[in-house]
Amino acid sequence: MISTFAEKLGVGEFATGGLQLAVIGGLLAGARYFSDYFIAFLKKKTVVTAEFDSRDESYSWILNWLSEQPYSRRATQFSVSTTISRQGKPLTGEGIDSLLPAVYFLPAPGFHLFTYRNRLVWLSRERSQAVAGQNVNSLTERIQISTFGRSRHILQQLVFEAQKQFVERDQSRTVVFSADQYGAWRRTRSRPKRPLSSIVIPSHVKTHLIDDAKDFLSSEKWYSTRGIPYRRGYLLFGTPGSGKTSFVYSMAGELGLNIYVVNLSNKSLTDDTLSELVCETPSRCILLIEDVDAAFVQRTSMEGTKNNSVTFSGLLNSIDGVAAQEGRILCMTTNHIDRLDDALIRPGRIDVRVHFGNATQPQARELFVKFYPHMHSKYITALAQEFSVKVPNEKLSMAHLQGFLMKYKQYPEEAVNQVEDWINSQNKGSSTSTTEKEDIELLDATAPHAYDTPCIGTPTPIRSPSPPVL
Ligand SMILES: Nc1ncnc2c1ncn2[C@@H]1O[C@H](COP(=O)(O)OP(=O)(O)OP(=O)(O)O)[C@@H](O)[C@H]1O
Repeated sequence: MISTFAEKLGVGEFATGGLQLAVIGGLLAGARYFSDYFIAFLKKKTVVTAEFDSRDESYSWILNWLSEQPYSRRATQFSVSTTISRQGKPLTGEGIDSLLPAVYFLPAPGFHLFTYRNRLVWLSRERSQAVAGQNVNSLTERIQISTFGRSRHILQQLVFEAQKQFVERDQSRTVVFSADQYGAWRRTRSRPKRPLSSIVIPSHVKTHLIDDAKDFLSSEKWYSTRGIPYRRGYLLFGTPGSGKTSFVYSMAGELGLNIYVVNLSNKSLTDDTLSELVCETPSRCILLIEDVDAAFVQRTSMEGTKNNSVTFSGLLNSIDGVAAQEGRILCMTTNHIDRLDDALIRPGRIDVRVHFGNATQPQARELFVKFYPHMHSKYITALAQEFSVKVPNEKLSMAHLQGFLMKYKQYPEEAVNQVEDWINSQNKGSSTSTTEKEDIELLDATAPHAYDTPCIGTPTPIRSPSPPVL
């Protein structure tokens, strides 16, 4: 037919061959296009698929759900994970095995076939390909779950089931999110709620802070009728290892809130991404900015430092700009309140300041008691008293004391007997070794009055006008 047509056109033999090839090629390409189209059409009409991306929280639900499926325990190609963000049900051992980290079994990347509610379901798990020099932690993953049918009901059921399982599991935990390199929140870990009683600070400070936060959470209307931005800020400042971060985690547990951590030295963070992140936090949560002094020394310019690309004004806009989320609690921690710019901690941004210092003798006593809850209380109280008088007041951090007591988990008497030697060894060797050098800095860093602020528990204005200090 093509030759007849070519003859009619009066073209030569060579051109006729070319024309034939072109037509055949075109037909083949068309057939391929239509078969692809037809397969896609057929798939659309007969298969339903749900897709989960590792950048979204639903990815954690689905991994958790998968790890609970009988198939995950049978699959011959499976991946093993110990991290909480890729969580699932741990296969716990007994005795000493129970001290090992939890292990989660999940279907490995690839294709898997199993049943869900008597329906055949297939799953494909894919990892993005790493490009040279790319951080492996930045690789994304995608899971697709499909089944035959036209109704998505069954997959929706699966998603809701996964979500419910996950949320139920989270109820006894504090979930921590941090910003990923795409400028989105990513669940990084969840840990059992830390009881407030495990934080050794004067109880009136704890009660005051928790009551203050609870009052805030229940006062949305009060704020809106007065046109006051519905936000509350706490600044926890003081010596390293004094319990600032631990307190924030306990507070989150007590209030049933999740924590969104911003690391200002994260190089991929810009003013815009920070602002978007803060906007995207849920209305009830704790936004935690740790070591805020490390990012900004006293404001000399509005530029970002060499270490990050967030500017000081960018930070201020993010935490209380128009777009900033209402209802959130901001917690900032610092070891150097004197390095912070007044603007950052002015009332309205920070409403309450809490000073944390090195261990006082009453704190050392309480910490000791908490270490041996299973032992006879009168006996332990007497030992605790003996222990605390041997500990120099406000010289050692609570973290330091905790580290010492860890060595005597089962032996309170030994702890009492050894504590003086331990303290002497800390002081003696301090001029020689590196670890001990840290001790010097620690001992020198006691100064609870260095910021014109008294010990924890006594409200005093630091700057005027200023939020209360606890
Ligand atoms: N007041 C405290 N009560 C109970 N545990 C404490 C206290 N202070 C510190 N610890 C213990 O010491 C460790 C370090 O505490 P944490 O990280 O909360 O201190 P921090 O003040 O935030 O330190 P940094 O300023 O270095 O970040 C934790 O394991 C915590 O349990």
